[in-house]
Amino acid sequence: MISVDEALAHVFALVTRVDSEEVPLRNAAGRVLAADVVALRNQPPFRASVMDGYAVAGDGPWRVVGQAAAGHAFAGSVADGDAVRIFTGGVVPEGADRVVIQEDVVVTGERISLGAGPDSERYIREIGADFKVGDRLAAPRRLTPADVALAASMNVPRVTVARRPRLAIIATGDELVMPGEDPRPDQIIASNSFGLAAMAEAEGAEVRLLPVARDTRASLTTVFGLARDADLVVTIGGASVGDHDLVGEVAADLGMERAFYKIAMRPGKPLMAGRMGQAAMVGLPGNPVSAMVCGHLFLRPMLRAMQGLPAERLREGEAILSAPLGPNGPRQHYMRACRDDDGIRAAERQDSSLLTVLAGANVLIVRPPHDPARHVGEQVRYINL
Ligand SMILES: Nc1nc2c(c(=O)[nH]1)N[C@H]1C(S)=C(S)[C@@H](COP(=O)(O)OP(=O)(O)OC[C@H]3O[C@@H](n4cnc5c(N)ncnc54)[C@H](O)[C@@H]3O)O[C@H]1N2
Ligand code: MOO
Repeated sequence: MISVDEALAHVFALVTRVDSEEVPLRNAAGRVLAADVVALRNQPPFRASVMDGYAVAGDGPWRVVGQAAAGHAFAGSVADGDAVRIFTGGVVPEGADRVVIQEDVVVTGERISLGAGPDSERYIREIGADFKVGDRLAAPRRLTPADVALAASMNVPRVTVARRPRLAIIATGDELVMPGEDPRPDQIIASNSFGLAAMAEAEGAEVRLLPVARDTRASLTTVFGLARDADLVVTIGGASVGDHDLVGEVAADLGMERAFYKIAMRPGKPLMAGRMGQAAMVGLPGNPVSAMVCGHLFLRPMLRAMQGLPAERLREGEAILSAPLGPNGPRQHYMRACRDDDGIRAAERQDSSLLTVLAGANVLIVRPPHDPARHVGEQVRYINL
């Protein structure tokens, strides 16, 4: 069995970067930028007033010679002793050296003077204070709402992003029916495909849930055939050593070049990965928590790398235990746990079938192989879910 880090290196080697496409800004959030966004203008493009008040030249008192509201610049410049009534976002006229807020001003007809205790701020945003022509929002990065606002402000209506990686998900097993169907007493509901699809979509993938493959070579072969246009094919279940665990064999018959099978991790031991034609293939174990944990550890980083983000594992944090942990065995253990102000505490039940426990967890504690028992107050590493 290989380590999690070795397995990650293998899956990154299987990844091919997807090409790029242009999308309107409205559809850009969450996508990975593939070409720098370059500012087409300065922001602000003029000296802008920060406040409502008067743009003044020289020392007061001043004579009000005009008005500058946002979008309605005052035509002309001002000389010493002049003031222009100005509003937030208005263009500060040439010649004005500051804006006096209206709360500090005493108005007498067309004349204004400073009241008691005026504040000394200038209240002018200089040209390009936010960004200048040619400034860049550099690729690659996953576009946040703030990034989208910035690109809009740069007057860039379309951006170049990585195409969404196409992910085909194949659930396998005679016991599976879809949510909402009427299961026989010996059947269960296919849950993993839904969880993994949601996870992959949050990473920017375009996901297809293929029909459930039955535990026969013919059915698996047919469903693999439906995955031909995918960049990444993910199977769920049938990865272990039982008589009905056919995924590895059928994939091999279809030309899958296996990179590895079995990892020293828990849950998720019977994971496999390889290359199938143009696509990377990952065979996830069927236990729901195993499939989801492997999704976090391998599929999410793979999807990121496919879109041009750095090939790296999920970030780990460190936190203090608020409940003790027993010694770990020979496999790296990803324990479902809750982190709060008191620290981090592993769930009591760590069976890899328990979706209630996974849904109640907000982190996975990362236990290295053979990690000794840990006391309250000791630090452990964790991954956010
Ligand atoms: N003799 C051994 N038995 C098992 C070993 C082993 O090393 N030796 N490994 C165990 C481990 S660890 C895991 S994990 C599982 C993985 O098994 P498979 O990948 O072959 O998965 P299945 O047998 O098909 O299913 C396991 C379990 O999960 C349920 N399942 C499957 N697909 C779904 C789905 N899409 N949605 C919800 N639940 C699903 C399935 O009904 C089974 O209950 O093998 C152990 N056995
Ligand atoms: O590795 Mo299995 O995924 O422990 O249940």
